[in-house]
Amino acid sequence: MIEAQGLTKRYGTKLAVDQLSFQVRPGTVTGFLGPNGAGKSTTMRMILGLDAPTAGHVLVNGRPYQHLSAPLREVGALLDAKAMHGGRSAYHHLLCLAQSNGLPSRRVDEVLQLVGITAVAKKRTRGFSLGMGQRLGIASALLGDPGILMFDEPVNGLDPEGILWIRNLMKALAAEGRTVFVSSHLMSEMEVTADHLIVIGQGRLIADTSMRDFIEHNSQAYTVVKSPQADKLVKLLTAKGGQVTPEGTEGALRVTGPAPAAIGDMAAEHGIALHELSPRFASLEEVYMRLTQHSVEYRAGMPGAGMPGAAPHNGGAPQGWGPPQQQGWAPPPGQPQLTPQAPSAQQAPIQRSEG
Ligand SMILES: Nc1ncnc2c1ncn2[C@@H]1O[C@H](COP(=O)(O)OP(=O)(O)OP(=O)(O)O)[C@@H](O)[C@H]1O
Repeated sequence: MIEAQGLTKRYGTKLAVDQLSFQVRPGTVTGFLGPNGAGKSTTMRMILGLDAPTAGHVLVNGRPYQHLSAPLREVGALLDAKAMHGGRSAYHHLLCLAQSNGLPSRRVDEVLQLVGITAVAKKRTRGFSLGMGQRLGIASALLGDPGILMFDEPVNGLDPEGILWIRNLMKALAAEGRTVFVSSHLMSEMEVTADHLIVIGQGRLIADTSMRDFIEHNSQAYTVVKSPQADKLVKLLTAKGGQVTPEGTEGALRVTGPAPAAIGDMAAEHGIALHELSPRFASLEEVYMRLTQHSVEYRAGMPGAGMPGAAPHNGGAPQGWGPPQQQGWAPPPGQPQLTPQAPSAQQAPIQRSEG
């Protein structure tokens, strides 16, 4: 278990982490999300005692990291895959770590095998690809067979097979009852890996909740509809107060407001054929983009367009099927919307719920 209380870090005038309080619990994969510069790495460094908090504290298994008698046996971390001696082989890198932490050398062979780099174990790490370096970093984290694992962007540089492997590894580690805390900017990957989310922006807590609640409570349900008589259907739906926007490039419609059954009934009543009627929630990426849009520090421009990701803010209230609201679900960035949506002010964090 990791417990942060009022955790704060200031670098000169920069408030990198601002009174963060959260718990990372065993038995689940907890995703740590936030835009570039949000304070994720700083938080992870403070957990590992590599940076001292300006205020507040963080405990690992009930104690500050510095007070752990055998840290590698309690916490394994991958923060920077390049942080290794390039002149040493992977085997010797791990052996040094094992010896300095009182771990048996057979453990080196075990973790090399576990991460799949036994064949290159005697090669100097200087020549390692990014993906091989990541695997070696993960091997280092696993070396002490710790109950807590922290990974900062673990899938960086991994090929699809490697990404699948790390996903399954993290799930398996959590299923064994370990605490798994992982940061990533790959939302599609987080969506299928993490059970719980801690989201921060500009150092502050934005959400601490289950993946399911994060998505379901922060996006209005919608329906994807396909019909060869789309024009007629759009007229009927908008006349009934539905909000309709294009969905993808295949002529599908995204309908917000009426529930799928109501859309189907309406189509049947008017003799309109439907080729698809699928209830949907927003993806993690869509919800994340919307909730963090006011916290993005580093934003690239788009040729001939406004700011990217500028979907409107929703206010965070649970939203199911129903009439579109002024602050309701908005189409993903880049898609037209029919109803103007108002941005909201800074909101309170979305707090933990079990799920
Ligand atoms: N040693 C430091 N000295 C000064 N400022 C720092 C230092 N480390 C981090 N910062 C600043 O603190 C803020 C948080 O940085 P941090 O690296 O923790 O963010 P992050 O969420 O991990 O970002 P990314 O997703 O880009 O890795 C940033 O504005 C960063 O520039």
